[in-house]
Amino acid sequence: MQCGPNCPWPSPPAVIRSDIFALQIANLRKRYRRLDALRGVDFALSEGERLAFLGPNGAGKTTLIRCLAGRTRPTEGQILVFGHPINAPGVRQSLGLVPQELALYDDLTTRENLRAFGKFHGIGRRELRDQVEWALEWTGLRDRADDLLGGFSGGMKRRVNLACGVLHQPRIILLDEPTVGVDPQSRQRIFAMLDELNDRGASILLTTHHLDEAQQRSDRIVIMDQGRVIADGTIEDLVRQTVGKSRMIKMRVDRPLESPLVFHGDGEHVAPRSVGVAGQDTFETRIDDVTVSLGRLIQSVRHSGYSVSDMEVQSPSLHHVFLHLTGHELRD
Ligand SMILES: Nc1ncnc2c1ncn2[C@@H]1O[C@H](COP(=O)(O)OP(=O)(O)OP(=O)(O)O)[C@@H](O)[C@H]1O
Repeated sequence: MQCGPNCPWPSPPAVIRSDIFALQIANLRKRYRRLDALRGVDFALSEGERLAFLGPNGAGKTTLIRCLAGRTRPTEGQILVFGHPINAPGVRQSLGLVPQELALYDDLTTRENLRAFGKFHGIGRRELRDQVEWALEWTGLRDRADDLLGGFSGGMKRRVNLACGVLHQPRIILLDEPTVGVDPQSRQRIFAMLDELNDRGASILLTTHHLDEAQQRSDRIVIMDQGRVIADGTIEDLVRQTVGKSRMIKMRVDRPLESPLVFHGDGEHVAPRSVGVAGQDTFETRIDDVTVSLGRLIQSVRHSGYSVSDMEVQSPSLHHVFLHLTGHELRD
């Protein structure tokens, strides 16, 4: 899936400047009748950055993308694209939208769909021919170029949908749940396609429900809840700001507990707590500071007359951060 020597996309900038903002959003608000879908959203996307937006259903992610793509008008706020107001002439051309719902024609072939979307983007005839050829390579669908889309799998349609949104070579790509409803193999393929555009300098903003996808496929994560940004940073930043040094410990002892253990170790101001269940030889518990409290937990086990047979310290993940911030699972 390499773009190849005849790739019509511009060469990547020699140096991607993380101090140049592709997008700057300030105090973005959107009100639908009596509902505030966005309540003052602020963030910036640097040039060449991959930013993932996470949030429970109804957090405002789609509304945000729609505001950026000009599909809905914000009630208030400012959007700058490479320093220019989004409504200035020609500025929107820098943005490519890949919507969540598939916006394709089932009764047209892959090539015809690509041509139709290229025309919507105002691409000239000669350039469009090159772009369509590129898109067929990029999506890996050259051998299906003349087949009707109606017979395609969900993953194949997603790839065509993606190509239709970026045929005009936008410098910023907005994707609303680009992998919704596709199998893991297709997800990999879609991310490989996005990596290729990112390598050529495109800045990427996507929304996702997949915590692993956000963690592995983005440089930075923004968590939204109820129309607001509630966290923004790299995964390391978010862990530090939320769960910090606390860790989940899974422990197995040499025989079933006669009664729960009393654990004294979680800091001077915290009352002792009981850990584990009578009759079971394994338990899980969260400790505040692994560097201090893990030793104390092991001591508590020994003082109660047991010995540790096995132990696992779970690294904090985006899942722990998300639970800490929102108090619920992503799919709630
Ligand atoms: N056109 C609309 N008219 C009225 N309310 C709307 C409209 N679009 C969205 N909303 C409401 O705005 C809020 C935010 O919705 P939005 O679709 O942006 O959330 P989301 O984070 O994308 O959710 P999901 O993960 O389910 O896609 C929700 O309460 C939704 O019901």
